[in-house]
Amino acid sequence: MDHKFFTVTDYVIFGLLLAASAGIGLYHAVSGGRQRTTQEFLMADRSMRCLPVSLSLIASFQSAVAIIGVPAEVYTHGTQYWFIGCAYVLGLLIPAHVFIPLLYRLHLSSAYQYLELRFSRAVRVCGTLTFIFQMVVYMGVCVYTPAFALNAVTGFQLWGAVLATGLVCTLYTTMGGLKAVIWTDVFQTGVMFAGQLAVIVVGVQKTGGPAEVWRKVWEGNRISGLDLNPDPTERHTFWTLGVGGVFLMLSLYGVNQAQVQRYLSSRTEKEAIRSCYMVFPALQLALALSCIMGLVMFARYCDEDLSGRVGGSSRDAMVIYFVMDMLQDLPGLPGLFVACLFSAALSSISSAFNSLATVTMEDLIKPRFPAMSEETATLLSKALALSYGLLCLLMAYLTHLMGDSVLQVALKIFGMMGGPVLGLFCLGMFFPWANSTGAGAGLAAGLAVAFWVGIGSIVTRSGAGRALPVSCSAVPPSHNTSAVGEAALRTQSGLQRFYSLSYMWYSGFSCLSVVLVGLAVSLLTGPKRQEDLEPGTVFPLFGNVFRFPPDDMKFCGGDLTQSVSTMRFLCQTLNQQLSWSVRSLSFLLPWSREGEQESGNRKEVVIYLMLSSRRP
Ligand SMILES: O=C(O)CCCC[C@@H]1SC[C@@H]2NC(=O)N[C@@H]21
Ligand code: NA
Repeated sequence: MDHKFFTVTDYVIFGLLLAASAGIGLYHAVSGGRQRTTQEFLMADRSMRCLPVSLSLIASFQSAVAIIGVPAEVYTHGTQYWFIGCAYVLGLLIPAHVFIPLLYRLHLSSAYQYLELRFSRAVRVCGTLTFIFQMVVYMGVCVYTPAFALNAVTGFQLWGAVLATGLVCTLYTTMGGLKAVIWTDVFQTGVMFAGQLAVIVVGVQKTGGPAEVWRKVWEGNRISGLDLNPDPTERHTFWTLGVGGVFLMLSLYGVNQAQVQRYLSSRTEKEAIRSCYMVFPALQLALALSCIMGLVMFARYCDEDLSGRVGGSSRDAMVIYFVMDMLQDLPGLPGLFVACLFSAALSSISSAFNSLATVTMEDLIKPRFPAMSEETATLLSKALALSYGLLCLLMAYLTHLMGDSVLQVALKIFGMMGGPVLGLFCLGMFFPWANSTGAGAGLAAGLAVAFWVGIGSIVTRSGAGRALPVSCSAVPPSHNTSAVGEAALRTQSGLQRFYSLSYMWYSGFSCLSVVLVGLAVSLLTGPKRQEDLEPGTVFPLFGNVFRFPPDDMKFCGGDLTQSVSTMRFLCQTLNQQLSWSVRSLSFLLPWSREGEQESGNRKEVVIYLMLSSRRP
């Protein structure tokens, strides 16, 4: 493989990035309150404005994984992945108008304090531990990706870079707290966009201009149409990305501590909501840049066979080869792209460190040592940030074992652990009668199901998706492969199909499992009563439709009248839900506008009579 080497200029640019990041961290360590309280160290004194918060929100979950993984995905499978952008609409509107208001008004420091207010301390600890596990593994992927990719293609000092990055990151996170993390995120997001833009501009110019690039990607059928295939084992379709992606976004931008901490560090609730809105255009831009980079890469190499030139068949490493091939004779630009990769990684890792230190302090240590002094607590928070930093280097190695493309690994991690935690919050916020036994059982069921399908898919190597042929001329999809595909599907056993479930459904699937099991167990063990509910911990999503069951409602063993009252409660709830949906639908139907009142009532009356006819 012909190595691409770095000039001194490149190392200088990379060094400048690390120096600038460390400088911002140092500045916040010696300015403001000099990070002497946990309120400042962990919550930035709740003084942040929406612009830095929004850029920091993007940086948290836009790492080298997206910068390398998405172009590799588009190069291999086409632009179907771009439809995940549709999930950003609901994926940011719901956090802005459901999760942020509820969590902000509770004036929390950790998102998981909500779980104790709404359920119990045990549920809070389980939620926190799930989050910690998820973020530690994710940090490992974030450290591993740039180091592995650079090492596969260039003579870049692998462990030197990883250690330098890890140390600088730990340094400014430990000294400057959340303020330093947010402001370095702002700087690093800028470098990230600049690096990707440079590669695209140079890449298009070197591949014969935009028209030529478009012709090649069009003929190489890399421009995917709207794939409405409902098969949930199909890796990327509009449904898995546009709908399954909403659950993924909610688990990240709605209830993940790294993001919630940024909302809570905002000056006012309005600023937090505004920062959530500002994330939308920036996320779309980030998605567009990485998808276009994949298309340019395809146009550049579709008439060449790269397998001999890049170690192994890893498409991720190919992205770095492409970048170095484009930028090698422009001194400083390879360094800019390496700085872009490590900026993306640093901003995600530092967010993870800081949020891990916060929840460990707020959810696991402070409740057990309430008498701890402020300076001890702050010192301990810094020690935690350091220890988590070292732990993530260990996790970097484990990532090597997961084999999949790094994008798939990251999305599986979020699905397997983010989904169940999202389910826990939904159970608590939208179903007032859910109790802590139900919540615990729900979380356990959700995690069990998520790990079963996730590990099953890794062990049986299924769900990898079929790579499209790499060639510039239009290759008609050969019929025999589809026939073979159909035959394979027919012979797949139920369990094999379960393991082939698209990883984009992991979040939604595990979230719904938590809610369903949580509701069932809550009803069986005696639903929560209104008077036991902490005010402000329920979001009246369906109005009062899911109001409290009559307290004489019992299941399993209650006498006939009780089960009848149960039926009546369920009928009333169903009826209210139906009438609510009839009413909301009727205003959509223009012709029913004038008749809206009586038609709504008439339908409601019909439903009511139908349901209440069962009344004893
Ligand atoms: O880039 C990463 O570190 C993780 C992969 C992307 C995570 C999800 S995908 C939807 C949302 N958009 C992003 O840019 N990141 C998150
Ligand atoms: Na990042």
